[in-house]
Amino acid sequence: MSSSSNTYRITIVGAGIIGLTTACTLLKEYATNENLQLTIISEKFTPETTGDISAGYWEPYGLKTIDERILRWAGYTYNIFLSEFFSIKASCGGIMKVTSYRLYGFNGQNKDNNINNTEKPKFSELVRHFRLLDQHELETFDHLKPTSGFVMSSIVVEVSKYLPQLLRFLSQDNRVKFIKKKIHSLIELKDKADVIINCTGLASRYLVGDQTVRPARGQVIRVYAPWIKSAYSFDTDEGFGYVVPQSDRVVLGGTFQLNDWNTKVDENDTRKILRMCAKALPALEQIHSGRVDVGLRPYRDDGVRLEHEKTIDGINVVHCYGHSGAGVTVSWGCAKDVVDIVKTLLPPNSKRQDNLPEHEQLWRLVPNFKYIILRAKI
Ligand SMILES: Cc1cc2nc3c(=O)[nH]c(=O)nc-3n(C[C@H](O)[C@H](O)[C@H](O)COP(=O)(O)OP(=O)(O)OC[C@H]3O[C@@H](n4cnc5c(N)ncnc54)[C@H](O)[C@@H]3O)c2cc1C
Ligand SMILES: O=C([O-])C1=[NH+]CCC1
Repeated sequence: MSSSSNTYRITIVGAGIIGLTTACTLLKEYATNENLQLTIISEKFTPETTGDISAGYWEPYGLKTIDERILRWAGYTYNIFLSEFFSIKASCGGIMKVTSYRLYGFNGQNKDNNINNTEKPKFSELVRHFRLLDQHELETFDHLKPTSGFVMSSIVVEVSKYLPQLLRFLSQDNRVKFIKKKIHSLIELKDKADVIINCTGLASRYLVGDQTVRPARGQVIRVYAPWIKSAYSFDTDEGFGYVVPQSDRVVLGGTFQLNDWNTKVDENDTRKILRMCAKALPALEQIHSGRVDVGLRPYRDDGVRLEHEKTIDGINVVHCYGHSGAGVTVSWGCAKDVVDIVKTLLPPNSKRQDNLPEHEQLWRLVPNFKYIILRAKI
């Protein structure tokens, strides 16, 4: 399979949050493989990926079903982000741990079809400090008096700061090569890679002809509102709204418009987002300016595609796309499963394990995020 006796040529197409977390995980799992040649090909790099404009908020969102895979990936990712928060990475990687409130049935929501959401979301077991708001809290919740809700510690990842950190770590490894280029068919890579990892998000619709992946248009507004230090999300009569603090801006969202390919700002959506969020936090009515971003989430009818495919041309491809509104939330968990598949195709050379220098052996005992931190620090 390899071009020479034991060179492993792996190509990742796509340098979004999915592609780069996969690349970092590969370097960890193939740490002793000096024969690894990792090429990252992408039409766009940060800050032009979908994740860069995302709210970067940890919650499985925009998926038709939240199944065991999603929960496993999201739980694994939460723990990596949380560990990075408690390390130096937080200062430069755009990682925040925030108190997060979900509110149901407060004023402005159509009470007729309001249900009392007392059941816990499936992901409640995965996070720290989750609890349902009690009756006293509901009655005294600021001015809102929601009929039900919960609070938890969530994580916010400012992807436009996080991806540069991952790129910095990757570029320090001489086995990694970057190519800024759009490819039109995986066949272009046939004789250049032993395994191709497809992390092209919505573009998989064209690159691999998957017509089930389609856009879920999202519009968000980044405003200067330094008094907001918690995250809020809520159902309103106009849709699902959220307020997510990042390092120096607050992200107000959002829209979720399936099959809408419009990447231009829609002023009506801007006004709607401000109205929804001001219902939860009236002080936002004072906000009259902000940066409006539009992105197309890679929605897929059957959920995330993460699997190995041997194409008719004999190419080994591992697909990882279709994360909709949860790509940040499940990124590291997906990366781990992708690399586990790659390892079945190209078994890592572990024969050098026993005579690794002390610090390398120590490093192999810690998850890669600490290694990224140490290398980035150095
Ligand atoms: C407004 C908005 C808010 C969001 N908020 C959140 C949130 O709070 N939490 C959360 O978890 N998720 C959120 N998301 C979703 C999240 O952003 C996506 O799920 C995630 O970014 C998808 O990552 P990806 O790497 O698969 O795709 P992308 O980021 O789109 O990256 C795909 C990469 O592939 C490259 N590429 C594509 N085709 C080719 C080709 N033919 N040749 C070469 N390169 C190619 C592109 O240039 C790009 O670099 C949000 C999305 C939007 C739009
Ligand atoms: O895609 C999105 O807009 C979001 N994902 C998680 C919270 C908001």
